[in-house]
Amino acid sequence: MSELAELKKKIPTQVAVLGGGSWATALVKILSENNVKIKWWIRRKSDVEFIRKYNHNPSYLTDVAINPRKVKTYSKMVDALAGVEYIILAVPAAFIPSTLKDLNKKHFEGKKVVSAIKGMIPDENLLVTDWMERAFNLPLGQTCVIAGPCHAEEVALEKQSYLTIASPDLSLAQSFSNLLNSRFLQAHAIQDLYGVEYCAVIKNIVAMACGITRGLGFGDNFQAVLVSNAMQEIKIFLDVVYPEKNRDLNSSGYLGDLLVTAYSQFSRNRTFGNMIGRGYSVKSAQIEMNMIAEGYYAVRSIYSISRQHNIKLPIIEAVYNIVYEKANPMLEMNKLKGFLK
Ligand SMILES: NC(=O)c1ccc[n+]([C@@H]2O[C@H](COP(=O)([O-])OP(=O)(O)OC[C@H]3O[C@@H](n4cnc5c(N)ncnc54)[C@H](O)[C@@H]3O)[C@@H](O)[C@H]2O)c1
Ligand SMILES: O=P(O)(O)OC[C@H](O)CO
Repeated sequence: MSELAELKKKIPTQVAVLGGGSWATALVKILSENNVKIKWWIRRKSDVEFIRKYNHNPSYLTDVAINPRKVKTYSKMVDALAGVEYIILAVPAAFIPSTLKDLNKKHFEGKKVVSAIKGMIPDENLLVTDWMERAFNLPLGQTCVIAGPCHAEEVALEKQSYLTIASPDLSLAQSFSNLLNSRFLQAHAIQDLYGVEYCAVIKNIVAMACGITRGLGFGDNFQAVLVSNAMQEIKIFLDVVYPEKNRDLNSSGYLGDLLVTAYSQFSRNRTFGNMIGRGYSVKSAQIEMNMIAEGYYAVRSIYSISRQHNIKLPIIEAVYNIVYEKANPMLEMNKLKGFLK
């Protein structure tokens, strides 16, 4: 290896992280412990000031220690983007257009964009990477997504976890995986960007359905059938909307993520659904959570896309009816019983 290459290898990679929620905080922990230099943009000025003073996020994963030598916090986004190699998007999808409204394509030139988001841009019904391509002319090959079963709370506790990094450019996915690998985290690279991105979006809706049934008093037997039927709905959707013959839906980036979200105590989407099942209104459940259940926005987009393609997805439809049409949750689940097998 040449001297210059050796030197380059020693210079820490610079990464901007946009977002101050649980997943952003967990990613900052993983990367900064791997000697990556983080420029962390957070929306609330008071949070930025708190982290600078106390080295902890005051609002999410408050126990995680932030290393000030590796992590600098910013409230002006363009300052956080200057000079970085990667930009990680970790803001819920619904807020992406407003969060990035002052940026233009120049801010992304020569940079790789990593979406850590598992949601859709509402109204436009677009995946985040698709939206980024249209909004900033960002080539898909410059983009990757972080997928796989990984709750931020477990990362904070250093529980063994696995991630799937997807990009049409496998070498980009591999390079980014290398930044994440650690003693408690293994990342692996694949190429099916839209496939894992759609699957991550739909599994959130399924987790809401699981929460609703739990809140209504259904048991484990019903939930197991619900989840296995949901996997078939994911397959039907992907085979029509984004077919790919080498996709392995049984792998952890797809099925694994569905299972963890459907069953974990940490799932925002499951918790949100559970409140609906117990009789909360959508508004009161959202206010009580202080976290974002992406499935709430996603179900409208996925329902709309499935109608455009003439695909019948009974579980998605039931959640859509409950959340957006004010349908009675028990009546919807009773209707669903007839479709499950
Ligand atoms: N938390 C996890 O375990 C986890 C794991 C994998 C992926 N993700 C994904 O990461 C993304 C971020 O979710 P999270 O779990 O970090 O969020 P969170 O629910 O922990 O926190 C909410 C986030 O939304 C932001 N927010 C709230 N209102 C806003 C507004 N009006 N404008 C802009 N931002 C606003 C908050 O600042 C905060 O960053 C989501 O797409 C989620 O699906 C989360
Ligand atoms: O807490 P949830 O429901 O947003 O899910 C978080 C992650 O996507 C799990 O992999």
